[in-house]
Amino acid sequence: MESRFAIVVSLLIAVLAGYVLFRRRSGKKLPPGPSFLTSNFLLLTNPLLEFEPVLKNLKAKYGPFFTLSTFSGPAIIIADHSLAHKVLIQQGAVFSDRPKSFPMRNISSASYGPTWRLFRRNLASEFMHPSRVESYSWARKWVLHVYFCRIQKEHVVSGVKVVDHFRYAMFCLLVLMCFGEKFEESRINEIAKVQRDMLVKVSSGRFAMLHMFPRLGKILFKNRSKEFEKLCSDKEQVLIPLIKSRIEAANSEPLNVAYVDTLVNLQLPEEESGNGDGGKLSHKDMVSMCSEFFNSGTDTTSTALEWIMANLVKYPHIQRKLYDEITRVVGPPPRPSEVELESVINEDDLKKMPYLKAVVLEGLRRHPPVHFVLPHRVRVMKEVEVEGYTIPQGATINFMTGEMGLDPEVWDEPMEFKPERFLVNDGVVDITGSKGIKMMPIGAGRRMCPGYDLAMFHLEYFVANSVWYFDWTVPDGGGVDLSEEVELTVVMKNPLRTRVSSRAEKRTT
Ligand code: HEM
Repeated sequence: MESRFAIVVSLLIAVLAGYVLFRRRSGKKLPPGPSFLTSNFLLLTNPLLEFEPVLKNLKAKYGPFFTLSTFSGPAIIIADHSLAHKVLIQQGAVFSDRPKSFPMRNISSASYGPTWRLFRRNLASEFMHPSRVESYSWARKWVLHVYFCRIQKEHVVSGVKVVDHFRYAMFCLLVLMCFGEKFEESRINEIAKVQRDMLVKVSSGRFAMLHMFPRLGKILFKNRSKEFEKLCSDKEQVLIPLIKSRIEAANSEPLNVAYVDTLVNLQLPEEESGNGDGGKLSHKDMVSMCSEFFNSGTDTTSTALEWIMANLVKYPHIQRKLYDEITRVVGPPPRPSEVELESVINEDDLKKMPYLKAVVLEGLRRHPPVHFVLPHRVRVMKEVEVEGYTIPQGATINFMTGEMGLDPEVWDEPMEFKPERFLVNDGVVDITGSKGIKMMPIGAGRRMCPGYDLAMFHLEYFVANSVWYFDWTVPDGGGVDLSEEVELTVVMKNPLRTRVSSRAEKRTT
């Protein structure tokens, strides 16, 4: 009932807003696209998570630069890499704002300005400084040990379904970096559950109306509004006690610097500091920041890891080449039980493995965990001209990043998994887009993913150690199916099932 009501109200608003926009926009040349009614019809009849095929059809019809005229304003879509470079790098300051969303404080939803800069600098330069990341090497080793135990315990003829273990490992690691201490499994699962419950509902678009029209939405969609509040409160009930206890512990003893510690010291810019806490973040703000830290860094990284390992299972010659590179640098593999000792491939070893880096980059190109960036918004108070078209003030912009990495104009045999394409002469490949965009799995420009270095490092660390310790093979009667499905990220439709056998034990038998 509520959803039918939502559709009727949305249609009415669409028609009304369409009329207003039409009047306002007359004489302006937007990039081409479907009519106002068609755009809104497409939006209302296709679930948000299944919208990519619709956009692919529109791209085929209108080209790689088109407009959807939605009731909340024009949404511009760009699927061309050189245009993405013009917009995100050459005119970065103009296109780096975000549309208004739920009233919460974090990096990804902050408007382009001093607060965003403060939060982002804190994460990227302060918390993720290489020396800080290095100080967590004990944590990575512990998580690797937990992950090895889990995959070895799950001895199934049809193979281990590894993605659950990847997800758990990444979650453990980020929870540890966030709060600075190890938690038991039940606590980690509890945090994962409140995070996931919220994320699943938000990304399905269930609360979209609430954040587009906060006041009206609260009245018209009472049940959804209550549901949203309940999810927020569940999350706060789990995270606030952990934040408080971390703050107390950090006051009394010197520990590893955790993400929460860096948040405590932040001083909000003057225009934002009127929250009664003297410009400090409240506990609720910290929940939002920690939540973002988990949401951005766990599913993305574990999904990428699954795709990379799937290709290594599917193409044993690539796995073999990688294994050879690894043993050239660190010698023959130890037994999995030795992971608790010193026997892990560490940060310095990883730097000597160019083929490993190429495998990870090829994984991100061929199977980017997300096929769009977060919506951007034109920041300036007036419209902008791009390629002879007008992009009006306040328009949202997104990029078909999944398409860009597979463009046959840019990539030779784009559907093939060929890590060698990333082995360039000086061994350095820039995927940040500053010199030119060929793919953008992590975005590009000012809003580019600030966790990129950490994500790359975690991917290299887990891929290298997994392949060093274990031989990854297709179970009897099994196979590797690379079909995709959209969940929170773009995952394997048929999750990877693989046999993992200790290489050291194989050598001695
Ligand atoms: C393979 C792993 C990852 C992928 C593929 C990925 C991808 C992305 C993408 C596509 C964006 C949107 C960029 C834009 O809007 O233009 C983004 C933003 C962001 N990512 Fe990541 N990410 C990954 C890992 C991480 C990690 C490990 C963290 C932190 C722990 C993180 C934190 C963030 C944050 C805070 C933003 C918002 C940036 C802003 O608005 O300024 N990400 N990421």
